[in-house]
Amino acid sequence: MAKKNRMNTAQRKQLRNKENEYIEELNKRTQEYDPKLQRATFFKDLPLCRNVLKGLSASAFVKLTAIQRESIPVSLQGHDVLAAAKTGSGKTLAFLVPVLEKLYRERWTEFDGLGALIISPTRELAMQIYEVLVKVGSQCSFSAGLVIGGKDVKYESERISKINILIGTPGRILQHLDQAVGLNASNLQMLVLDEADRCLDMGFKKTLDAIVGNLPPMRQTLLFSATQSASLADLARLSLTDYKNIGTLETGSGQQVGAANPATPDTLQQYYIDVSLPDKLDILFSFIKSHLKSKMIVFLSSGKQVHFIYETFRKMQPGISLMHLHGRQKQTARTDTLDKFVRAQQVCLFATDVVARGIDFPAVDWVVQVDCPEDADTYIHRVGRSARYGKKGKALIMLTPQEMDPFLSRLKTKKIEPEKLNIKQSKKKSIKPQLQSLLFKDPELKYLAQKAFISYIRSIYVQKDKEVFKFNEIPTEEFANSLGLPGAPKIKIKGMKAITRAKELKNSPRSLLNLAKTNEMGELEEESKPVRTKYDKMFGRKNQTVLSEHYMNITKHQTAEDDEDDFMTVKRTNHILNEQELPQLVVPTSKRGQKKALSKKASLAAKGNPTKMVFDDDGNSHPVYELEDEEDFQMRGSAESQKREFLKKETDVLSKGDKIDKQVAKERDKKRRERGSKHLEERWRRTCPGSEEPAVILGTGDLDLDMNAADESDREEPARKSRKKSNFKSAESPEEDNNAIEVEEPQTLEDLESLTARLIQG
Ligand SMILES: Nc1ncnc2c1ncn2[C@@H]1O[C@H](COP(=O)(O)OP(=O)(O)OP(=O)(O)O)[C@@H](O)[C@H]1O
Repeated sequence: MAKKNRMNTAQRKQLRNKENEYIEELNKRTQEYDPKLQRATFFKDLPLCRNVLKGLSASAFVKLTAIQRESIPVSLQGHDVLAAAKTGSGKTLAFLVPVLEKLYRERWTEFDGLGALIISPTRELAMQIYEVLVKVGSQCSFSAGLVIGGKDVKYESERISKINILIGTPGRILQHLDQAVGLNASNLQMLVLDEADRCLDMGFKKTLDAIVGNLPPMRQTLLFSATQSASLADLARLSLTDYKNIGTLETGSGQQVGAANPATPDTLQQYYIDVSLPDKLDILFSFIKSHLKSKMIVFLSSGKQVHFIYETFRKMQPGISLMHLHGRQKQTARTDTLDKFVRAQQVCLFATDVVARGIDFPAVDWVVQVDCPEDADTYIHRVGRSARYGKKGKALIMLTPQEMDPFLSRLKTKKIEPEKLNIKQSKKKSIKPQLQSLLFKDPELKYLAQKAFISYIRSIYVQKDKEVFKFNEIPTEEFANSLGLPGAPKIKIKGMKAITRAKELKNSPRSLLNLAKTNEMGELEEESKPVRTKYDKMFGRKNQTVLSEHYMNITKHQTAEDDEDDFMTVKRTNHILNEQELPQLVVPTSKRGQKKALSKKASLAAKGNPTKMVFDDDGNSHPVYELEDEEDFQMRGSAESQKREFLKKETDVLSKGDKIDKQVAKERDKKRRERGSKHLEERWRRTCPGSEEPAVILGTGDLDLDMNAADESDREEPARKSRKKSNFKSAESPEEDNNAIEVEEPQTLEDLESLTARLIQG
């Protein structure tokens, strides 16, 4: 059978000829294609091979977007391309389709090695491109690989030699090009740089130059971005030859617009609010609480702020599922969060710019920028996470009075004019007391708050645009208070001599003037009289474990997270612990020492073997087992009869106890059930006055009660409809309800958490 199916040489030759003819014809159609005359609407109108067309239609990509219509034919004709198109307009396919076509037309096989290299600035974006490639290229026979760091280089190196299309981040790609025996780029046909200007912003210029230096000059190069900058033009000059500039700014739905139009989609509603820095967290918390049914991304300027806000808001339970994502998390956690965020419908993700560009999140309702982005381009990329591919979306940016005018004018140069939103005073609620109390109870949270404070100050200091970011005008004390801190942490700034050279500090608030008191090394002088706050006293009262662990944290600063604080650190002169107030203890200074000291096993071993004693009614101690006088024992009967008697007595005691236990458990269950239904009824009455009974109850916040409620509901028919009418009041649109709003059936655990949290909140 197998023999029958096998082709002979002649047949194989015939097939190859046929395929060559097909490719020749494709190439001819491609060269004859004139984008101006033949304005294709569908992918099938373009000169694409059948396998790519099949892959596209299997992934439901049928109609072209404008950037695809404009750039694919030009790329197919072999030109270098510099393309800019709005966020969410379909740039990924605009370069993946030509990559697949090119390799197909070159009849690329696994033995030809690396044929195309796609570089992306972030791991998340690289993974996303890889996923799209795997879908669209499903009918092609190329191998594809992803190298993004966070994985074992050796593992990657061993597999890399057989890869035809490699996607990765700049650093990791260069690492492989430099050291991998297997990676040979000498045959490379195509280089793609996605979010090329972001690669440059992130300081990858040298890495990119080094990568390009490793590649053959005869390759084709495509640069894609949603924004065009001067540095991008420089890169284009260096790495592209005789390139076509495709600068269409278009909407995701494929409608083309002129260059005079803004770089953001028309379907995106953009707003700004004028808010002082110390009020930002109050506003953010209120915003989240009034948009519980939304999917939103909240952008902050550093991972430490993300971490702090995530941890504290989580404790304050705004009523929606919260997530956080920043570059210092482990890759597995980042991937996991992204995956959950993509699938959830009602969720709030706190993030840094690690997800600002390129990541395709479906159906994001709101992008909230708590911290002002470094420039208008970053603004465009951040808001571009919403309103993708012609869908609707909203964006809100919080601007401080110092940032407002200059930043709005930066946006105006890009034809972006967000609308001003006023904050309803009735909706504003201060969360400072809650934050203060959280920080008071938990030294770790206080530590996070200090780090968040410093990283914010640092982020302002390092900004290039000094008209927007006025370091000297930061209300440091009020800002620290708004994070729940008793005062602004003292900070040590290295290399800040320029600041001490007065002019800039002339009008600075007192706290910032302290920064001027630096020594020749640029460090702040020690404070002579440290002020002890109530928090410091609290540290003194903490037990040994908490103290030693926390003490390690605040004194050592050796964690990976702290690397970036090299030039600004908490100067804890005001947190010196008074030795007399501390319990007698030795805090081990090495990690191993600390571990050993806390080890139960080690301390038990040090005490020797214990002896168990019992106490009689008079309070005298005896060993547990004492031998009785033999004569006394024999007087009470034979050993066998005594044993039987003993067993009977103990069995009676046990069975009596058993009966009592059962009775007690029964009564407790009864009471719990009563308490459970009373609690639910009460909450229901509170939430929906006047209505009869709830349609959806997912939890009460009390595990015991939940268990009872679940027991009861288990007996009922499970909900079948995807949408249910509920009489819960909508936090988003209180006026709409008529006592009835739609409740989406939760799709993921996060949705379920959000819904449950909302119900708990009432
Ligand atoms: N031709 C098409 N038909 C249908 N959907 C498409 C098409 N092209 C792209 N999309 C969808 O549009 C969304 C945005 O596409 P993509 O991520 O490529 O945008 P982008 O221009 O790269 O955005 P950004 O600048 O933010 O990276 C994706 O969900 C993608 O699946």
